[in-house]
Amino acid sequence: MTVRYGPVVALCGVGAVFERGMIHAVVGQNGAGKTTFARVLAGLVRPASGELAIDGRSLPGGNVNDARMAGVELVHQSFALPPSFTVAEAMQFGAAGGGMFSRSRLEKRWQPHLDALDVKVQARQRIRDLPVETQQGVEIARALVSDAKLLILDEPTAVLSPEGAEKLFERVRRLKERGVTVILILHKIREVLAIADTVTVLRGGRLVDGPLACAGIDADRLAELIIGPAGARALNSEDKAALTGAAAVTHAGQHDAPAGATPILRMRAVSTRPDPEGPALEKVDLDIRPGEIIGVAGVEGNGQRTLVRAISALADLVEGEIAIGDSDVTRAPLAARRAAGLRVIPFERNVEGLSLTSSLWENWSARSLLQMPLLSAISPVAIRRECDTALKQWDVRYSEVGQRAGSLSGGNAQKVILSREMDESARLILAAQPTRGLDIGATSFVWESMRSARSRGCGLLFISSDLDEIFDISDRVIVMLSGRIVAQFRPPYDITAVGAAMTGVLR
Ligand SMILES: Nc1ncnc2c1ncn2[C@@H]1O[C@H](COP(=O)(O)OP(=O)(O)OP(=O)(O)O)[C@@H](O)[C@H]1O
Repeated sequence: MTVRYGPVVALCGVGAVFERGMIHAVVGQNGAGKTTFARVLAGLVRPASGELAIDGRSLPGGNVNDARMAGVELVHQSFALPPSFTVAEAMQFGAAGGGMFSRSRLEKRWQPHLDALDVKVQARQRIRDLPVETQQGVEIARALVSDAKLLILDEPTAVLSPEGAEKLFERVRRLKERGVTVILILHKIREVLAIADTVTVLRGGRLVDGPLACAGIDADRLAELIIGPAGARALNSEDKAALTGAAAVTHAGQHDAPAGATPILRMRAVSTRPDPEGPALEKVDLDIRPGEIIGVAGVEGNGQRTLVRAISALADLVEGEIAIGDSDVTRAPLAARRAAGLRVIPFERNVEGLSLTSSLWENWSARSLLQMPLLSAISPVAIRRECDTALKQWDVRYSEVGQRAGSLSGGNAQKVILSREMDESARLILAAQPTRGLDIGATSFVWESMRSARSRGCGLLFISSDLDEIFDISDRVIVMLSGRIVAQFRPPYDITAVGAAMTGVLR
């Protein structure tokens, strides 16, 4: 199979055979061609050349209806359910053969289907009111409405907490028992080894190897196949353990921030109103010193988003004070906070972080627009050049800085935000899930960039649901529960104690 997008060759002569009734993982670096591969199978992209057969039947390719008739369903990387729909309406939307149904008939029609797949939801609930795991469950249920034989999930765990990922895997195992063949696009090696029967590795649009039986491959070997032997050698042992899940990460080497310096962030008794994105903050006290990385651990939905929003002037404060360096910014707008050195890598990169219809250089230059007086001179030529240099430094795969951000692969889009927000003038970086959706090479590059920002004297707040990476790079770890900071830890970290604090078990 070969696929081209204009001058870009996204897949080049890739051939593979996937056995029926198994769980197959497809892995590879950002831009390796994984999504393109999934889109070819689902008939969304017509290959320039190649052959495709499903269940022994040859398909011409490039036709969604043909693929669906053959039993192929794809659940996309970013969900496509309309937020204002009820679950029943969303399910009906995916079903073949329309017809007019009353709301209650729709609900009666779809509730048993949802129950049978163990998606814990009422068919009358609105999509926008559901937690992300449940939305994904509905997406999968919808994909299975038409009795799919081959279900493809494109990076299904990128939006999930570890608990959510475990639930998804349970669901996938049950589908396998029912005879459905599943192809999962994944980044995390430990997830591949936990769920898949086989793994196939793509790099730069080519097949590196696979499908290989997961039973016969270990984490180190898989890392090497994904990033190449040189990339794997360049990883230090704690990073490698955090990337592959091969050993417990406790963070042996302690790094102490210079004592006595004015904190770069000081929050005193900050409480907010309940926020659309999570519980209200309750009397949060937090200091981040220059040269310090504070990891935020916590089950998702315990105020991590509100914390980021409060520091970025988006949440409504009821009481308390926030200072960045020497400036009291409690009532200052985001622009003033950015001018004081605040940078934000937001949770939802496609919604808050990038304008997908704007060019790369426009997205990249948004930071100067956000920080400089409106009428200061901006030279597009200079910005394009700077943007080009910054994106190359981050190894973003793109053709030219004028291309739309929406045409980048998911991981490359994330890198555009990182290159913009982790610049030399940053003094306080809020990094919310900065490695989600990134391949293991890019992930270790983000960790290195965070460490080098720290050695430049930056303070960093690092939010992740992956405890291995939190332990690997944080100098201190705080735990959030119901909008409060309930515990604080220093290395070497004790995973049992952190886990207990996250779930509210007092020790
Ligand atoms: N619509 C498009 N127009 C132009 N180029 C595209 C388009 N979609 C993808 N590409 C390019 O094709 C290549 C493969 O992209 P693809 O999305 O398949 O990678 P991926 O392995 O899924 O990456 P990621 O892990 O970052 O999601 C990339 O270089 C990407 O920039």
